Amino acid sequence: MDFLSVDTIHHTYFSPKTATNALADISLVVNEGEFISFIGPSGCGKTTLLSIIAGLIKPTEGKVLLNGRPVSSEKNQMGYMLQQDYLFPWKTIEENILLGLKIMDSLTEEKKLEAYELLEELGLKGVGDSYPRELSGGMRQRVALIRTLITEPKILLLDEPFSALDYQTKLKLEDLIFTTLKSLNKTAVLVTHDIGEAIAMSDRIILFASNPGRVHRVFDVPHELKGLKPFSVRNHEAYPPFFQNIWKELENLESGNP
Ligand SMILES: Nc1ncnc2c1ncn2[C@@H]1O[C@H](COP(=O)(O)OP(=O)(O)OP(=O)(O)O)[C@@H](O)[C@H]1O
Repeated sequence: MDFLSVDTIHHTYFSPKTATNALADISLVVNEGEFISFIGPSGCGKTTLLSIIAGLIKPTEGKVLLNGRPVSSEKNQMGYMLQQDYLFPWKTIEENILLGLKIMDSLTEEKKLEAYELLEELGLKGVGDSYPRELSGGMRQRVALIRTLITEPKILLLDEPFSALDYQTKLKLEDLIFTTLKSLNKTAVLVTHDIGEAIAMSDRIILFASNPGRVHRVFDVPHELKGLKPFSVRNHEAYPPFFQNIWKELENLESGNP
């Protein structure tokens, strides 16, 4: 059985005066433990599809199945990580991380211990009693990742989680998050505008075309690059030609010349 199956999704946003055909005929399968990225021109429907996968938007047509069952935003199947960390400024880092579990009434001593282990693994030892304002942007994004992972989602949905960070922090965080997700065999879907980031993190890259949003091409990341840490991917000889390949396709799409 397919792990995650996106089956013939069409989505139109209706407003009193207009109808925006955001997605047309999207089908794809994501395997357990796989990391895929969505790239494409602005407005091609990447975030809409991510929200449909999360069960936050009901598509006009089609369905999303997880292990053969319709996805639900309520069963804690999906973990979301966004550009902004959305940590509560008046709560400590520990309280922020454990809030979701507390709300779901599933906070245990083991989970508290796990939170502290993850803080240590992600280089944040000793910040449990600090407040978000005392941490850098990169540190806060790592806390946001821990807050997402601690609820044990089946799939992580990452909507441009590095785009607000400076370049150096972003590269370091890509490495750290990649290693953490691989060690936990997590399935992840990343939306990004950065082709390099998509190559460095993913097993497969889905390039979307717009008006309406649809799958234009699927790129398998070359096997020499798979499993390497993102920083090493960018320095591998197979990286530049693969980057060029995707870049050219994207440029053609943006110039309306597919
Ligand atoms: N709530 C909404 N109501 C109406 N139209 C919407 C809504 N959200 C998105 N759209 C439209 O649907 C299309 C797809 O938008 P979406 O945000 O999913 O694209 P995107 O690829 O994520 O864009 P970007 O790369 O700029 O973030 C766009 O034409 C957008 O204007």
